[in-house]
Amino acid sequence: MRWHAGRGRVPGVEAAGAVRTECLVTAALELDGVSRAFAGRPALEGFTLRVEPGEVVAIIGLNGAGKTTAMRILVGRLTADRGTARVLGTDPAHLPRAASLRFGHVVDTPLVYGELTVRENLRCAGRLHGFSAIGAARAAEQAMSRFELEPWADVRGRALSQGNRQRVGIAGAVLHRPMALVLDEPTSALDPRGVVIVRELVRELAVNSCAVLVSSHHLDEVARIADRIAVVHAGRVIGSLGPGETNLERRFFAMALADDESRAATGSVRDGRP
Ligand SMILES: Nc1ncnc2c1ncn2[C@@H]1O[C@H](COP(=O)(O)OP(=O)(O)OP(=O)(O)O)[C@@H](O)[C@H]1O
Repeated sequence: MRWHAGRGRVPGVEAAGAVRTECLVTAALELDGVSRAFAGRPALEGFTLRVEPGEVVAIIGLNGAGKTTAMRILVGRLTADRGTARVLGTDPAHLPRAASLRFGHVVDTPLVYGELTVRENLRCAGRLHGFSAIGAARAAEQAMSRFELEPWADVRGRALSQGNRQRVGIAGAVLHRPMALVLDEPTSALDPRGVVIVRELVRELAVNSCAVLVSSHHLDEVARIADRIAVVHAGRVIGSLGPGETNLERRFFAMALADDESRAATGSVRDGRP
């Protein structure tokens, strides 16, 4: 069953043996006019972004632009002060089990238990994503192979290098083949081989109708992975760039500068911004 943009059916997690469910969706991942402040200081102001099934959208922005805050709202870790967040058509703060079984994310620290080995961590992730014990064991072996983690299969999470922890975290977030995926700077600690593994995996998931939102500071990497690049600045999406465009870096800075100038002209520059 394919997953269609617009109102349509959401496929079940067959590998997990879950019952197929139907629900109405508008976009796989959606933030609509979302605002959020911390101690009165705005982090997001009217942040709007949609990711359709089969689409990979990258968000780029300067430090403090609001990328992680937007992702935290999408994964239900923060609530919006205003506006709407939707994941697979539902409120991420109250995600029903059927939707959570189709959702994967790594935002902030990868979920890797220090006391468990890599194999145990991945089996645990499989169980959390609805697999039977046998299914989780099989999925863990496949994930270790895919992420080239076999040499560390019996190493405890606390003894892993930062890059291998990131591999385990991402492997655990995708081993159930999600239909919506949120990854915050997924390649920040990865070696070149790990970067390729994540890139190929993201593209493969998208081919199978998964909607992927990924943040990064590396324009070169983003250009290779994304269908669309959303530029985040001062808590909003201020425009988009095509991954095939030339001079991405120069265009990114030009957009941010133009936004600053326009906000300064209208007196709406964010309070307290450096
Ligand atoms: N828990 C919090 N308490 C107070 N302020 C916060 C909190 N989380 C984020 N902020 C503020 O919100 C703004 C946006 O932060 P956010 O982490 O979303 O930016 P970012 O684009 O992900 O930055 P970076 O590229 O540095 O990771 C910043 O000014 C940050 O200081």
